[in-house]
Amino acid sequence: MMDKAAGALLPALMEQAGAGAARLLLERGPELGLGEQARVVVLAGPGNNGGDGYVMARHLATARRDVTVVSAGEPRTELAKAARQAWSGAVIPLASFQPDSLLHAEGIVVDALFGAGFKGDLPSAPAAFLQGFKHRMALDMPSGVDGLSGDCAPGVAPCQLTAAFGRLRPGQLLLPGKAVCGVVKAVPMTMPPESIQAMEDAFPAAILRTPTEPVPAEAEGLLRFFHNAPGLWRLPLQTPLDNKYTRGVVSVIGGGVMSGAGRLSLMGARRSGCGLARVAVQAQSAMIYILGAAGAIIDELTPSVTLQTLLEDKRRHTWVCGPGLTSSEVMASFPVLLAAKRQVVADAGTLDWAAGAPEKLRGAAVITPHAGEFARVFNTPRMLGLLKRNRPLAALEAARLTGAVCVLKGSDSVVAAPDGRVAINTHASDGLATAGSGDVLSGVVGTCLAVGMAPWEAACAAVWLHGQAGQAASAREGGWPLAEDVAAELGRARGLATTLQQAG
Ligand SMILES: NC(=O)C1=CN([C@@H]2O[C@H](COP(=O)(O)OP(=O)(O)OC[C@H]3O[C@@H](n4cnc5c(N)ncnc54)[C@H](OP(=O)(O)O)[C@@H]3O)[C@@H](O)[C@H]2O)[C@@H](O)CC1
Ligand SMILES: Nc1ncnc2c1ncn2[C@@H]1O[C@H](COP(=O)(O)OP(=O)(O)O)[C@@H](O)[C@H]1O
Ligand SMILES: [K+]
Repeated sequence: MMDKAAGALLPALMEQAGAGAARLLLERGPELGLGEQARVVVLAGPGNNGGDGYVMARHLATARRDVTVVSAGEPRTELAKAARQAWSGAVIPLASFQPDSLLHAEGIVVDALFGAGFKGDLPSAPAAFLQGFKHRMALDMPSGVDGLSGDCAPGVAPCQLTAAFGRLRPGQLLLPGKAVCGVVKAVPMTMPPESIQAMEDAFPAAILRTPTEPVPAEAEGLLRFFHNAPGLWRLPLQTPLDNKYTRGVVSVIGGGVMSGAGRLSLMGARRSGCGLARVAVQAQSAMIYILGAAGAIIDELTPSVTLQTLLEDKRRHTWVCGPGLTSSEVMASFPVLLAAKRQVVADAGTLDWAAGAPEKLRGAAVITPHAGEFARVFNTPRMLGLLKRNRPLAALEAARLTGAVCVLKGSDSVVAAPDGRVAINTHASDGLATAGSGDVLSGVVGTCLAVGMAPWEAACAAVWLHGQAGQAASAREGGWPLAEDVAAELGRARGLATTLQQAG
């Protein structure tokens, strides 16, 4: 698939890949404890990943390093054969190579066994060979790791260093793949725009575009995956013309039984810079909200002041519906909001209300399930399989099924749009794993929507702000922040984002 896809460009690309990987090892090797004299053993597979290995060996030999190539299988592609031909050193078949314990301890093995073309299970002999070394570097991906999802076949040998080719791959950012890649460095690959499609075709894993990297116009739309960061989206700056309405009105449906979630959502909206936050709640349950936050407006629902009444105010176009709501509270509000064509963030209770029936969510602007909520809503065997093995595609499928942007939350959150764009967010903190931080996030999504950002950009920005606030709160609270502490950091997070997005 490689040769067909990238055509004549490939020899140049493979040359750049191998040369770049060699340079990376020479630069970064010492800091990974790989002495100058450490022997390098390249384990070359049968495909073009192996081809990269032969090119890398040639460049290492030119740099006078002690390099040996062990072959796990004769090259099968024209490109790899040519790379093998150009390697003037010895090639030792895996079956007859006996590494000694010193080599295992002092040397480094370069994993050029499989890259983007891996599928199925790792053959045990080469996998064991890789595992025998203390130091390991991967070309493109550690063998056995799916470049798109980060899913790992049994027996993957974790590496300290991975050379990415041109751009990062989703599988290098997503767990478990991220955990076995070690330090990932993209070696520069200059390629004319038309070969980006070739890269896209040749690598089953999509190609990540760093938000600030200019991409040739011809490549727009080809690059589906993005690494979430300011610059991929732009939060509006403050202007002298601002007023509380231009900064966006966020309305939350407040729960009568569980009021804390709604209040955290309000806090998230207000702290992330919305102009006005309001909560609609049954009058008999309003007191806790009234006492909660002086700056939020409490709309008490009574037989004469219904949700419909509140919706006569057209300025209230963005709503958060779900945190702390029971199914009956969802039933009484979510369909009403959709019927009134409002922009709705569907979270928590609304997701549970749609368990097994994703079509009930159609009409929402953004849905924000964590893995448990996702499994309850999208509970077909296929979707459950994707959730386990391929979270980018799971989120993408959920977005297509509901027509809403899907934020699949986790330690690395995935933000997928119905049009196929997927952002991977690694800017977060383990400290966020505390009850209520998802409620805070729903309010931040509300703020970004209310100020006029398109749904996918709004969700990406909100997830980044939430992650930044999580990092800051975690630092301040010794690693153990409350959801309230996370909310308290959102203003500073927004300030940082608007600074960074300028630099983008
Ligand atoms: N795209 C570009 O522009 C660039 C791409 N570059 C490089 O190309 C790499 C992709 O090359 P690739 O497609 O040849 O795949 P690769 O991973 O080498 O292996 C495929 C071979 O392995 C075999 N095989 C697979 N699974 C197996 C298993 N479980 N057990 C046993 N065998 C298994 C498979 O056999 P088959 O499935 O065909 O029967 C096939 O023979 C990419 O990772 C990057 O390093 C760079 O040069 C930079 C520019
Ligand atoms: N280990 C982690 N690292 C980074 N972020 C995390 C981690 N665990 C959870 N999160 C984030 O914290 C939030 C948790 O949301 P959720 O589970 O809905 O909490 P709750 O429902 O209690 O409000 C999500 O945004 C998720 O991405
Ligand atoms: K590899």
